[in-house]
Amino acid sequence: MPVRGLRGATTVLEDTISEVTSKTKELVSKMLEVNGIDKEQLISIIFTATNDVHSMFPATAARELGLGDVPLMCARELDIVGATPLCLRVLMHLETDRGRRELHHVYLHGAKNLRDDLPE
Ligand SMILES: C=C(O[C@@H]1C=C(C(=O)O)C=C[C@H]1O)C(=O)O
Repeated sequence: MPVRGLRGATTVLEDTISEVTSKTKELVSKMLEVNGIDKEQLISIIFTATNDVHSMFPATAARELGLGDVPLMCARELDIVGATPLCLRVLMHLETDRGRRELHHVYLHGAKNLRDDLPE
């Protein structure tokens, strides 16, 4: 089966464990839900956080969704002047028969304005 990449991003209101947990779970759940993805299709997930996020690893929150056997990785986003603050990003790799254009990338909260060049 072909491997595709799926993007998502959200912002958190503040750098706290409860905010990072709830926003990470919301984003990952929505990415799976709107694309009808079963966890078995997942190959790996990379999370990034802007450098104003210190309270926890988004991967820890994602594991609470039952993704314990999916390889996860967290990294720092580039610290670009003027970039959206308190932002969590996700790049999911999955097996799917769907074409690239059939996948719906998910941008929530303050990250909604990040990209308008990708199909929703
Ligand atoms: C602008 C964004 O963020 C940055 C730019 C990206 C891009 O140009 O594809 C992807 C991730 C980030 O490094 C975004 O998340 O859309």
